[in-house]
Amino acid sequence: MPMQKQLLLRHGTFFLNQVTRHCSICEACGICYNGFNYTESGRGIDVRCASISEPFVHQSHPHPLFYTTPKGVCSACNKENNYVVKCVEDNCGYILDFKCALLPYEVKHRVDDHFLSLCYGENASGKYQSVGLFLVPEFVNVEEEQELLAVVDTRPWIGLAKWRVQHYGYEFCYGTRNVDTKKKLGELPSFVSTILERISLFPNLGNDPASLSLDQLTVNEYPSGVGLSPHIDTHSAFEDCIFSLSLAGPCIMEFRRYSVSTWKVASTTDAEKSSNSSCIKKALYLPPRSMLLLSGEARYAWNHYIPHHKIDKVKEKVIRRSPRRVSFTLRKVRNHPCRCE
Ligand SMILES: O=C(O)CCC(=O)C(=O)O
Ligand SMILES: [Fe+2]
Repeated sequence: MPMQKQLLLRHGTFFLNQVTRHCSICEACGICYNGFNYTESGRGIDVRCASISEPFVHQSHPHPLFYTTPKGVCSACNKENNYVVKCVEDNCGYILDFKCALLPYEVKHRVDDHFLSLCYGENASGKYQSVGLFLVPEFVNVEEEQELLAVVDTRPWIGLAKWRVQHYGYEFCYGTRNVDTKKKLGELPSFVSTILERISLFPNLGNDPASLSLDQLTVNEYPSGVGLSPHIDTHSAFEDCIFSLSLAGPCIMEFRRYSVSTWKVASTTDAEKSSNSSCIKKALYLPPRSMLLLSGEARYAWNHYIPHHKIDKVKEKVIRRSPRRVSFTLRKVRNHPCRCE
């Protein structure tokens, strides 16, 4: 690696440095790195972002991309970023932020035996999307995750039998699995404003994103080994789209489709569910900082479940839960009768 470098990002000479901190945030891509960086006036760029040169060729786009006027909304993740490469062809408008531009074309993950390929265009319609299930990795960055955890830790937690919760907007009653629409606690707190803004840019939302107006937030804190029984969020309580942001630790979320009446499953007891062995099960790994969207069939016809395990086994691979997982579940309270009742 050269000791000095001119980068696209701005004029000036960048110098190669060894990073002593365990985790530094790259100014260009917002991702945590360690090892080496290039700095200019004290601002650090990781060596991968420093390697971007023009013309930048990416397999997802037929034209070369250039670093032009900073700032733009990335065509891949829909987030606004200061550091982007753009297509300069007339009327094209294709933009990649540095984070998406540098995603590897192929990765190996411990929960799957096969390589996972980066897909785009028509190839990107994954097997879960057809049932209304979407997972967006790195929906928040490490800094934002730490800030969100710090702020909820300054707020009062409500202790339940095995885990702790906070409710905003409306209180969720665990006895009835419902909310009292006449008892609004207030608006959603400002610490979720950025999350709500990003949700409104969420790709693949069937609904008009502006009409989502999410108004209920449940913050769950699960210690290691604690999960959630299989359930379907009450149809009559919440609208179609349910978002869940995972923070601090990962979990495996299992989805179960029982062969008994799926549209009434909300009232099915756990005993009835476990006595009914005929269900299809699918496991999904939720990494920290990822956002899950349950909608349509995934929200109404499949139970979601977090097994009460300290260790999850996926295809013979062992994944240890962290001491704590915090989730932010965002929903819209239903103010009119549910169509399925
Ligand atoms: O913790 C999660 O991600 C899911 C929470 C959930 O399913 C619920 O509160 O109904
Ligand atoms: Fe749920």
